[in-house]
This record gives sequence, structure tokens and C-alpha cells, in this order.
Amino acid sequence: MYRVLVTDSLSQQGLDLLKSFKEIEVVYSPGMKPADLKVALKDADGIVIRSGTKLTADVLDGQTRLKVIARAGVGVDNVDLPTATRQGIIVSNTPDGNTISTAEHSIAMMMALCKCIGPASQTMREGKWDRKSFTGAQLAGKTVGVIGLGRIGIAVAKRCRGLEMTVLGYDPFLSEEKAAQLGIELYRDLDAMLVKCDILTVHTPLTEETKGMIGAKRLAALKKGVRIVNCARGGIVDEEALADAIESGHVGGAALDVFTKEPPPEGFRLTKLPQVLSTPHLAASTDEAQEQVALEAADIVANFLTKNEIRSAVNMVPISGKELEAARSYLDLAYRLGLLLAQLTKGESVKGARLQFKGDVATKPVKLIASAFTSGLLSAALDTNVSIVNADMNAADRGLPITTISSTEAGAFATLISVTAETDKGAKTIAGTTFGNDFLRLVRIDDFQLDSYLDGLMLIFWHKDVPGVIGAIGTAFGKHGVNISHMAVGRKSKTPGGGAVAILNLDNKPSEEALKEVAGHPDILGLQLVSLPVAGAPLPWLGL
Ligand SMILES: NC(=O)c1ccc[n+]([C@@H]2O[C@H](COP(=O)([O-])OP(=O)(O)OC[C@H]3O[C@@H](n4cnc5c(N)ncnc54)[C@H](O)[C@@H]3O)[C@@H](O)[C@H]2O)c1
Ligand SMILES: O=C(O)CC[C@@H](O)C(=O)O
Repeated sequence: MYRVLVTDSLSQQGLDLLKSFKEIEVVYSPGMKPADLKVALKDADGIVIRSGTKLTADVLDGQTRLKVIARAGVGVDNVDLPTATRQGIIVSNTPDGNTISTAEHSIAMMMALCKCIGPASQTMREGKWDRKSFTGAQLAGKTVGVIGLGRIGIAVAKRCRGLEMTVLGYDPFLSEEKAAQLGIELYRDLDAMLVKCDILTVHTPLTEETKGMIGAKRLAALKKGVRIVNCARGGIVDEEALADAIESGHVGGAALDVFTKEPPPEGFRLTKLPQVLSTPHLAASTDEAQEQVALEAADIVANFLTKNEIRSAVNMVPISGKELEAARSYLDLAYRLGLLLAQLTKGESVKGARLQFKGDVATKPVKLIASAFTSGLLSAALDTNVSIVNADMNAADRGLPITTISSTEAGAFATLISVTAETDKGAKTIAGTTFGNDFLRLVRIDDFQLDSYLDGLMLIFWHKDVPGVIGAIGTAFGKHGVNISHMAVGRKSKTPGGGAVAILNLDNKPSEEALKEVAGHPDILGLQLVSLPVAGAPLPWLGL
């Protein structure tokens, strides 16, 4: 049974969807305190949050059971992504569900600000009929500057065009062609755009670069009387500088849905100013948006836990459920090769690894398949869960280069993954292939070609290619009650008499005594017992 926490208010449709999975127990606890959250997460496989829950480094640190965080909304600035990633926790958001509602809110705020709706309504509530104090501005014919032209910025720009405004835009990642199609005059220099705006609206994420992007200097450079809208993230427009600029009369007013600290602290200057219209982070709070993001977030968590599908992850290579399914046997193969190589190089100091993808596997997401290999290679050595989410980060932390080359040209096999570990003792290469979708095979150990199952307990022994060795091992294991389920032998040359390697797949673990007896055979040059997950086991490379 999987346990999923929901720690912010979530629409009923999302909760119902989560509860409809019989494998999932839902704990709905909106507004949980950080200290309780840390404890509750110890017994949770997944969590669904909105912007109220702060998954800080402290809260996430040491959470070994948690596998997936779904943010019902866009911004993941309330999740410590490096800590989540380091621990192999997938973080997903629902990027599309609240775009329109948030764009509409931005337009509503812009309109209301320009028409003095907030303060005028307040005077009416107070029983006054005051027509002299309020003179608004018409939007048609005004110039609006949109910073950040992603989903919401573009939806806002389109609506502004509909209101007959001139739309200027600044976003380093939008092409001139796309901007032209949308009727947006694109600027590559933010300061050149700012001096032209009657209204400025921001729609970027909060990043190191965008934090305080509109500070005192840029506010001073704006036209006198400019109006500012922020329905993206608090802090993109510097709050202190904005309050100063409004009090000085340079900025005409501001409409704010978001704040650096939410809720803002007692005595917060900005929201007290009459020229400021504010809402408590409400842009996405519509029935439609909340239903949509809740359904998407519930779907993300449930599908990950019950079907191992990864959707809208923000901390790993993007991959659709279909692509993941198509690459699943290769991910599993690469993970097992990594795990096997780690055991074969035990006691050596691994300096890096080289991967070669040949044939069909090269048409799949090889970066992710390489991460699955790395998760296998490192999971034996690290006591943290190493999955495709955090494998590359863990390798980089250890200064372990993992390089890949791929070619769609098939060789002797329709598909082949070869992996080589460079260690202080030299290089060790193994290679594997898939037989159908479900059968994973080891086909090479160094210079030996063979065909062995890649699962469960495997006894690998290097021996002289002379008669009697295999029979003697069979007899010894028979005596000690060890059942052999499969055997593969490979030798370097085509003719007998040289070196050979054999792999026995075993149903049960041989005793020390049995291993000693086998190792004592005069023609056995070395042996190693290794262990891989049984075929069809849960997927450790996904953190499961
Ligand atoms: N108030 C709310 O309730 C609410 C609801 C939804 C989203 N949001 C916030 O709105 C913002 C935009 O969301 P979105 O879905 O459009 O995101 P998005 O990722 O689709 O778009 C963000 C855009 O910002 C641009 N950008 C990034 N850095 C920039 C920079 N330095 N200068 C200029 N442009 C830059 C990106 O290129 C991108 O096009 C986010 O901060 C999100 O958290 C708020
Ligand atoms: O959870 C919310 O309502 C806010 C959502 C919004 O800030 C977002 O980034 O999607």
C-alpha cells in the first residue's frame, strides 16, 4: 500500500481520483505544520502540494521513503530541488492547468488598477458617493511591457492585444518569429523596453536572475505614472523599492497577487498603500484551474506509484510515458549491467565508465539509459537510493565521468549495451542485450562471449577449458543442495583448451562450505557470487 500526503487544500476531484486507486492510502491534511510534515513524510511515498507547503532542504533531508512530489500548479520554488534530486525524489508540476486563470487574473488586476475599482468599491462600502477622487486610465492605446513570455506571459499578451494595447515583450528564450506571429514587439534589451511602458507586467519564474529584476534603478527609469502588475512571484519586483517609488509618486500604482513572504508580515508597507491593489495569491484559485491542477497532480502521483509513469518532471530528463515504456527493458538492462559491473570491480577504485549503445537502443533516450546504468553502478556503494533522478548528480559529486557513444548500426546483435569500468586495476567490460522485451542477457565478460540470464543469484567462475570442470561443480552443488536453474559457458578461442568462464544462475544461495569446495577445484581459476534483482522485480532505477 502506498501512502500519499496532501498538505494543501486540493479540489475534491483530485482527492477522489487519488482515492480511487486501491493501492493508495490518502492522508489529507491541509496546513500541516513543518515539524509535523517532516515526521509524516517518513511514512509517505508521495506528496501533493500547492504553494502553501514548503518542502525545504531540512524537511526533505533524510526522507528515504518519499519518491514523488507533485506540485498542483506551476512554481516549484517552494520545493528544494537540489535536495529532492539528490535523494532521487521526482518532482513534477502541472504546468498548463492554471495558465488561463492566471492570465485572466493578471488582466483583471490590470483593469481594476487602471479603473480604481478597489478603492472606489471601498468608498461605496463605507456609504460614500465619491466621484472626484477616482480618475482611471483607458487601456486601449496604452503600451504594456510583458516580461517573461512563457505560457502565462503569452496568454496575457494575447489578451492585451484584444484590448487594443501595444504589446512589447522581453524574454531571452522567445524567437523573433514567434513574437511577430503573436503581434508582440520583442526587445532583447530590457532597459530599452522599460522606458516605453505605461504598464509593466511580469511573468517569469523567480530565479537568481529574476529576483529583484525590477529594482530601484529600473523603477526610476520607467515612465512617471507607470502601473505595475505582478501575478508571478513575489520579489521579481523589489518590494521595498516599489513602495518607495509609489510613495514618491513616480510609480502610479501596482497590482500584486504574490509576495516575497506569504502571508506578508505585520505592518507590510506595500499592501497598505491606497495605490496598491492586492489579492492573496489567488490567480490560480478558480474552480476550473483548481480542478485541472488537482486532477493532473493526482494523476502524476498515482501513475508514478502504480504504473511507474513519469510525467512533467522538473528535475530529470523529460520523458513521456510512452517513451519510458518503450525504453523500459533497456533501462532495466543498463541498471543490471551497472550493478553487475560494480560487483565485478569490488575492491577496486573506479575512475569512470564508458558506455556504448549499438543498434535499436541508440534510438531510445540514451541519456536516461546511461543514468540507469549509473544508478546500478553506484547503488551498491552508496547507502542512499540512487535512481535515474539522482544518478548523474551522484556521479558528478564523486568526480566520476560517465561517457557514452551510440550508433544505430547493429552489429552481431540487434541491440547491444557495452559498459566498461576504468579502475586502478585496469578496465573491465561487460555487455548485454535484450531477447524480446522481457529477457535480459549478459553476452560478454571481457573477452569471453556467452549467453547468460541477467537476474537473481549468479555464480561466475573462470576456469581452464578442460573436461570435467562443469560436472564437478554440478556434483558439488548437488551435494550441498544448491539448485542450478541455468548455465552458460563462454571461451575466448573457438578451440578447447584455453581459458573459459561459466555463469550459473542459482535458485538458492550456496553455503560458504559449498563455495569453498568449488573454489578448491584445481581447474577453477577464480569465482565470484553476484546478485541481481530477480526478473520482473520492482524497478530500483526508478527508486521503487
Ligand atoms: N499567481 C499565481 O497563482 C500563479 C499561477 C501560475 C503561475 N504563476 C507563476 O507565473 C510565472 C510564469 O508561469 P508560466 O506557466 O508562464 O511559466 P513558463 O515557464 O511557461 O514561462 C516563464 C517564462 O519566463 C521566461 N524567463 C525566464 N527567465 C527570464 C528572464 N531572466 N527574463 C525574461 N524572461 C525570463 C522563460 O523564458 C519563460 O518563457 C511563474 O513564476 C509561476 O510560478 C503564478
Ligand atoms: O497553489 C496555488 O494556488 C498557486 C499556484 C501558483 O502559484 C503556481 O505557481 O501555479
